[in-house]
Amino acid sequence: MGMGKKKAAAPAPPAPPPGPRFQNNTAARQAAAQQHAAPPATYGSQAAPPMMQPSGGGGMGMMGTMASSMAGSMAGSMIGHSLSGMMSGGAPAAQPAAAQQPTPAQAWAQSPQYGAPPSTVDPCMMQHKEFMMCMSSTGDNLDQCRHLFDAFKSCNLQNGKRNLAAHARDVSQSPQLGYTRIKLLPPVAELPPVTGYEVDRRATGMGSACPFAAHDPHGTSPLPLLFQTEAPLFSEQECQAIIDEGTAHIRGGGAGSGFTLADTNRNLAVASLPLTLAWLNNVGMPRVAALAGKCFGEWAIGPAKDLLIYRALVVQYEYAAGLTHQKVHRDGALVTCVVPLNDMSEYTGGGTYMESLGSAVVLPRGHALMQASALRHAGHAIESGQRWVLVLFIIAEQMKYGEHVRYFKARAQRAADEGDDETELRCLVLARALCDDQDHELLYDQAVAAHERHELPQALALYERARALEWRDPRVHTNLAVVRQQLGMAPETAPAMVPGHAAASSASGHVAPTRSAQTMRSETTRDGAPEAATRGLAPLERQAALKNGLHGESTRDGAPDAAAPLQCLEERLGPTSGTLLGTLEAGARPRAHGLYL
Ligand SMILES: O=C(O)CCC(=O)C(=O)O
Ligand SMILES: [Fe+2]
Repeated sequence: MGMGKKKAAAPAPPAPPPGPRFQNNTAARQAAAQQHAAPPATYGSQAAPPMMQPSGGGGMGMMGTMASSMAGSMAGSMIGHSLSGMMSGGAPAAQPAAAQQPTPAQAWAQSPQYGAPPSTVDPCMMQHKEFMMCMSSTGDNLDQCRHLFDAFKSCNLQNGKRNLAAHARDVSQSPQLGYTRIKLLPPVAELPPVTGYEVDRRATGMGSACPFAAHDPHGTSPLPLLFQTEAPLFSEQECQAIIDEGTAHIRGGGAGSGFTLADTNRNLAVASLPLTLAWLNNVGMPRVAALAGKCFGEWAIGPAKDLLIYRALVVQYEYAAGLTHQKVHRDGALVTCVVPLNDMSEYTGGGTYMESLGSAVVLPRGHALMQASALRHAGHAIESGQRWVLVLFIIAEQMKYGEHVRYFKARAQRAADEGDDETELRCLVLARALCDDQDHELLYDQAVAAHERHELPQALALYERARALEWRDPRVHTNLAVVRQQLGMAPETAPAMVPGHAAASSASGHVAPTRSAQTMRSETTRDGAPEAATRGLAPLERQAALKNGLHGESTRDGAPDAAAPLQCLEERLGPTSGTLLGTLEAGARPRAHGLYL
């Protein structure tokens, strides 16, 4: 269930436009459910990045030109400094490579990767342009141009500061909701052993701003972003007590959590379960925080003792009630911990589907799955019975640089809900800049907004770029087909071949043993056939790696992606594109779980 005002549904157009309409449309809901269950299409080669519109004499193209002049180069370096300063937020950036390498914001400001960006790319463009012109015309006389530089700087600052304020609000809300600070961490020796998975870092969509890559922000190697314990973190009794309180709460007609994605499962806020809350504060969270520290390390998530619960949920899936899953999403936190509360024998299917693995991780009761919240994942559909999980959305007291991306995104989503297109665009563009344009959801959101305004060529270019970044998101394919139809283009019978995260990582080449069927299940296609290629990377013996402070070399699980069969769009989405477009609605913007409460 999304919070915040929803945009009014658009009047029915001749061809379905995109927009946040899944919630109100049964056919579209079914499509969404199928999309969740459907595997990603696998494509083979690279699509050309979209040509961005020229900026009409301003924007970064102009910045590039001017920065190469004597006047511009001085102004350019001041601007880079201004942008990176505004985003650091006083938090220790601790990114050694950043000294030689440009920050993401600088890189964006200085070298547009996809040709001249649209005039909308720089939300502070006017201020920037005026400053550059002043510097150029005064022979770099900063005194004369200082007021313009200050205006430019404060435009950027305002944007970054609001994220810091939002983070400070999240930190202060945590105790208001009843989550207390950690008093004492258990010794690491008391924690269960942990297995880690190395995941293609692009799956975070955070680019070089990814806090989990702070030691190597511009590297390309996979990162250990996903962990599972090999023994229970919580006992059977602890798990059962949570289920019992949750069951009583549901029977008593207790309200749900108010969280997003609650229409396909039951979400209860732990804050509304007093016994669970007290246990979590005193016992559960200290254990989880110590585990997070062991998995990710202080350098990535800060001191374990300073981790906070942003929100905590008890989630129930009940097959008989049609509450079977959560669709693919990112969580609105830094790290997420999911603990299955009931026995695996009580349901079939289920588990946490990790898009970057192409599989669901199904863990025994009380075991913990710890992941970077930015990894796209889902509550994999159960096929019978009930599944209960405890979900903790965890933030660090000190906001990490990369967190600007999700705060901008949250602001963009709120603005979209309120119909404030200008703010939405500004925040999306800033988020795109900060993550080196690596988050396909941002491009998709921007494309949907353009699509809604009937700016079809721009929407097409943005969808194509989104697809080039992440071909596994069916909404992008759907909307791309819609916009192509609206532009009078032929359906893509031989779809553009695009690279995927895993396809690129297949170059690393090692083939690893397959995970046991008990703990890893493959995502299935609509008709139930197992997915052709599993893109999981094999688990590492994280304990040893953590002890040595090393991230071991990754191995791969399953067949190389290059060998996966090519699936065309029609194969994925239906037999004829004509029928398809008549029945499928374009998808809503993705919503991070935990952003709207
Ligand atoms: O059910 C699961 O394993 C995942 C739950 C989840 O992703 C969430 O609640 O945000
Ligand atoms: Fe989630």
